[in-house]
Amino acid sequence: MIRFDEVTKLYSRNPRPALDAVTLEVLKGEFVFLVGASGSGKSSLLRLILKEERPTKGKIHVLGQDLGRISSRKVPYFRRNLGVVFQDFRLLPNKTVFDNVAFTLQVIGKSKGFIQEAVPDTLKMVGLGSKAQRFPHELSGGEQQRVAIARAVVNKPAVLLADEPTGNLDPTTSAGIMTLLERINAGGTTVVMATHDAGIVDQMQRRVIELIGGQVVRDERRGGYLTQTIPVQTFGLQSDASAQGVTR
Ligand SMILES: Nc1ncnc2c1ncn2[C@@H]1O[C@H](COP(=O)(O)OP(=O)(O)OP(=O)(O)O)[C@@H](O)[C@H]1O
Repeated sequence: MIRFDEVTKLYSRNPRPALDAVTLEVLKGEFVFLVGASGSGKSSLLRLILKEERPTKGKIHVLGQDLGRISSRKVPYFRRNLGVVFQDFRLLPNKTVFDNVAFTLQVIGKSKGFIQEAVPDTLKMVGLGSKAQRFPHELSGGEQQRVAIARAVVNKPAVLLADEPTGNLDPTTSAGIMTLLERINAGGTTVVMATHDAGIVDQMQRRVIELIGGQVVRDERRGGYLTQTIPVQTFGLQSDASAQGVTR
């Protein structure tokens, strides 16, 4: 589904790479947490998958396509296979719940008939069947995130990318969002989620990829938020992490 080969990302005016020779592979149907301190490169990694940024070095394949070979003209078509959810929901404030979800489908030219069926089905799936005519400001944060998730998955993407989707939500609401993401994953969608939420990562025990300073320092099949091999008091210091022999 997703492959990074020795990917380095340098931004202009930032001397340190945001990602530094990252190699990883995410398989179809996996649920992957991306963890790491603020600035460790999680969002950059997601933006590279979306082809919102280009790698400075290295190669990225997503859904069997070499991103370096997709022309700018074809990028919108490529992105139809990817759903994205953000911490701040990013809903259109002047559109109803229904229209927020329908909008993406209209943009890509889906028929009215398709939209009239797919949108209510997806809203029901995220638990908002009865709130289709509300506006975003008439919803709680958790409900707004459910709308954003409905919008991201209504076209049945192969991959769902989530950048701190529970960052603005309380623990109970976050748990509901995670149940929903798990359900979407169980339906076959590959999920990659960047998060700072230790409780969620510890509880779900899924694959965990940890970044420190743009480098992958841990890739565990079933892991928690903190690596078991680094004592907590040295966690986050790259030199100490290397000295402790962190699993790569
Ligand atoms: N557009 C940009 N231009 C210059 N530097 C950038 C840009 N975007 C990110 N960076 C830098 O790249 C590094 C990685 O940032 P990134 O946003 O990927 O980290 P992150 O792990 O997602 O952080 P957070 O958890 O705070 O969202 C940081 O040093 C950041 O300052």
